[in-house]
Amino acid sequence: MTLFWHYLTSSFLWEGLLSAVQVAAIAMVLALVLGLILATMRESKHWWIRLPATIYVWIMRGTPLLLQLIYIYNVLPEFGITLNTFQAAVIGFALNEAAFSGEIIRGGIRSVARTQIVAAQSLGMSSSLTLVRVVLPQALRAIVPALSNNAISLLKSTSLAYVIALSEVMSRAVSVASQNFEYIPVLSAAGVVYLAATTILTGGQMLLERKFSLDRDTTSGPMQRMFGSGIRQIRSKMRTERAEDMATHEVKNDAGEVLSSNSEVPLTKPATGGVAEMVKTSSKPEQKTSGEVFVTCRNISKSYGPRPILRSVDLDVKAGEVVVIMGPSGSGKSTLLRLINHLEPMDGGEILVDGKHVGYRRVKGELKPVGNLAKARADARIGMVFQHFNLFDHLPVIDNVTIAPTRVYKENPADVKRRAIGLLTDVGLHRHIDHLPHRLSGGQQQRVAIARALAITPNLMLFDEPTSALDPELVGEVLSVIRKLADAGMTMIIVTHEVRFARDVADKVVFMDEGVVVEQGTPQEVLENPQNPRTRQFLNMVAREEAV
Ligand SMILES: Nc1ncnc2c1ncn2[C@@H]1O[C@H](COP(=O)(O)OP(=O)(O)OP(=O)(O)O)[C@@H](O)[C@H]1O
Repeated sequence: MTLFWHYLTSSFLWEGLLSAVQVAAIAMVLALVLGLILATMRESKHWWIRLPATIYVWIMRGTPLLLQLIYIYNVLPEFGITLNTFQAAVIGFALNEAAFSGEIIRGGIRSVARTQIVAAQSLGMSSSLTLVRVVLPQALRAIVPALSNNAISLLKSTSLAYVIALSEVMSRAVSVASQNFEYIPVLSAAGVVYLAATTILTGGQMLLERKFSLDRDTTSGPMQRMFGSGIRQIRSKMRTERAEDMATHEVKNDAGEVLSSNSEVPLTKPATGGVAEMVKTSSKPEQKTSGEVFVTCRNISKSYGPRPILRSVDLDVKAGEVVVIMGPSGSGKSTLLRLINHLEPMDGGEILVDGKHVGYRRVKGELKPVGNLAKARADARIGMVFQHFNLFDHLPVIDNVTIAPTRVYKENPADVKRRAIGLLTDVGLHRHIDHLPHRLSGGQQQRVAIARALAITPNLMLFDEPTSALDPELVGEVLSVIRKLADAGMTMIIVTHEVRFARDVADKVVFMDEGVVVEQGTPQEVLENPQNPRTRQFLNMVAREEAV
């Protein structure tokens, strides 16, 4: 025991730990950078990018680390590259660890729902912005425990660096023990030294896991988390009051009358506050009054594999018009919406929004995809709302709404925040600005999604079955927000099966079946007096379901 304490308190083991930690820390940082590159290469859709990364991972994971260290330290000098023990250890461990970390990162990226990426694309976010702001923060929840495991394992593996004469904890302990044969006390002391270092890493892992947890408290700052619920309650009240102040300020009209209430229920009054302001600044009033065509779809075709999904679809939407698309499941309604803002490429035909192609340019009479698709989407300013909301799960409500205006359009953050609070107030959610999406009801989440789409000051809004994932009692609150947008003059294409809503709000109803537009006209024409038997059959079915 005395010997154990003697070795544990002597500096030679702790000095050894210092070099082990230095090697492990630098190697881990390099490995993470290289691992991220490998992970993105392995997820590329081009085989010639995937192949080198796949071969690298295959070789580095399949050969012993000891052998790799020896090659780097002893064989590289033959090619004129001479490294000292520290450099050789850092590079050897980093190259080996990158193969493992890359696969862990790749697993994390794959664990993020594809719908999150589609939502980011619809907001005009570039691939790199989506990776950094949407995918990686969510992937980290899955990645952190596995990467921490690897970091700890890497720190302990530094003992292997004895083969290239790196003087770290274990090599020092073994060399002392081989002189005095006190193996157990010396090696036990070395074990405790490693345990101390790995305990610190485990603590770091716990902090990171808390930071990326969806159960974290986003309504409080670091001081509150430390000093408990008293401060939390005071701060929460202050924040809510501040949001209410800003919100009330936002929704006054020119005459100073308050147009918005602070209640949870969204306003049903027409064209007031943030939403009305947004429509006024985003849409083009001269177009609206002139009834000019704003969206043109001509002869659109799209197939998935051999299966045709859309066949010769024609559709015109005038500025300020509300077009409702209906039709049985699988008829291609959502696909048509995704083609309009180029979330998917089309196979044939032409779509113009405000007179421009989204993500295509005409070269010698032919439409060619543009290189920077994200910019094309951002320039088109088409807001999209999805059936399953697709909110960014890791971001509080306010950040969901502000992320695109600040990161994509580089607007002033203070102005964006004010506008976001105005919009959230108008959809009845200013009390929830600090909450994570999963704490809200489906109806509330969908209203956040509408505010998020409106925050980019869209010229056109696309709604893909915005109420079909909601319980019946929540449908009304979402429809009333959409109705308010219609009253304010927003140009909208809405895929929905809500017949009563379509009758009230739509200027035009389009009925699709098996990838073709079967019938279109005013709500009276299509819903009250359908000409096509398929439309009649579908409307009867919906009516029967509503009656049930
Ligand atoms: N990425 C894809 N790959 C292969 N097939 C797809 C893909 N996306 C959609 N489809 C198929 O295309 C068809 C049309 O899908 P779409 O979502 O446009 O229909 P929809 O009319 O919106 O139906 P629903 O009302 O059920 O959402 C469906 O049969 C669907 O399975």
